[in-house]
Amino acid sequence: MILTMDNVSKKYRNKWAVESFSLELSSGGVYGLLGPNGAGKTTLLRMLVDISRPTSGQIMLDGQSIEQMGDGYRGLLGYMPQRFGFYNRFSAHKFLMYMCSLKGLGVTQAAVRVQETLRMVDLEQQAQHKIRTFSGGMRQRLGIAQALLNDPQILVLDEPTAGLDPKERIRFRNIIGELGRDRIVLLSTHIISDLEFSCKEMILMNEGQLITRNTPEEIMNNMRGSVWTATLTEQQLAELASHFKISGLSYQSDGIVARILAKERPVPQAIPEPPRLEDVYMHYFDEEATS
Ligand SMILES: Nc1ncnc2c1ncn2[C@@H]1O[C@H](COP(=O)(O)OP(=O)(O)OP(=O)(O)O)[C@@H](O)[C@H]1O
Repeated sequence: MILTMDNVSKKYRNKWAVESFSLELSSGGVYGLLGPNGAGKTTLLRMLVDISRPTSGQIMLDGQSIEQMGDGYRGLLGYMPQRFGFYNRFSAHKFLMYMCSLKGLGVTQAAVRVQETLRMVDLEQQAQHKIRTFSGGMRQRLGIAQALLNDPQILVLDEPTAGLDPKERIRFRNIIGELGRDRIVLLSTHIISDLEFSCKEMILMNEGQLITRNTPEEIMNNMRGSVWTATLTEQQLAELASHFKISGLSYQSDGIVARILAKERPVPQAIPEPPRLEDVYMHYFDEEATS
């Protein structure tokens, strides 16, 4: 299955939220859409799940326009929006049964799928608990469960790890990794550590445009030779920071250890370092990564 965006743009009044975006996604892997706040990620995902239509350009599944496919396309989709309205007074089970009815699943089929998805996201034990008693991580997992009810071939998750603690984040990543084995999974995030797991490709976007896409290894490889650490005084740091991007700082007893992005050795004492995803984020977005 190949999902293609061909020169897709979206304009809100006089602002282009997404501009000439072309992309191809294929089954069997998790794609990480990375960009800072306001980059256009949500706008892009909403067009991919056919909630919003591009101002220009086309989205196609295996060569067929998704607009023409209509319900046939939407039936293949699972979507977890960024903000999710849960029915706090419902139990997880009742909520999922309700979502099944919205998706047009019959009662018998729904009962089976609800059990299966609760098991997949490890919420079986809490099935009868009210959603209002759930932690942020449990809610996010329930959000995935509802997106999985129709066994979608294309799973689109908008900032699914927002608000999760580190333990919940690891659990969440494992679920996503498993799901990506035989589907197209596209998840958006502005949190770099979300993409540390085996993500097939990272898609970097900013100001509505595609910056680059590649495997995390290749994206980091492309920065080889441009990342350095050096122990500096306050004054040296101020001087370097006016010329180079600094992707990390640590205050030590003998000075400040700075991670510096520079094509050539920025100071004689600088030591070359293997690139990390934080460096990639700083390089492309000129902001410190949230990890
Ligand atoms: N309905 C709308 N009307 C007008 N402008 C919008 C609308 N939705 C989004 N925008 C603008 O489009 C740009 C991209 O927004 P979008 O929500 O897609 O970015 P994002 O990368 O998902 O950011 P975040 O991580 O903060 O959600 C922003 O400048 C935003 O203000």
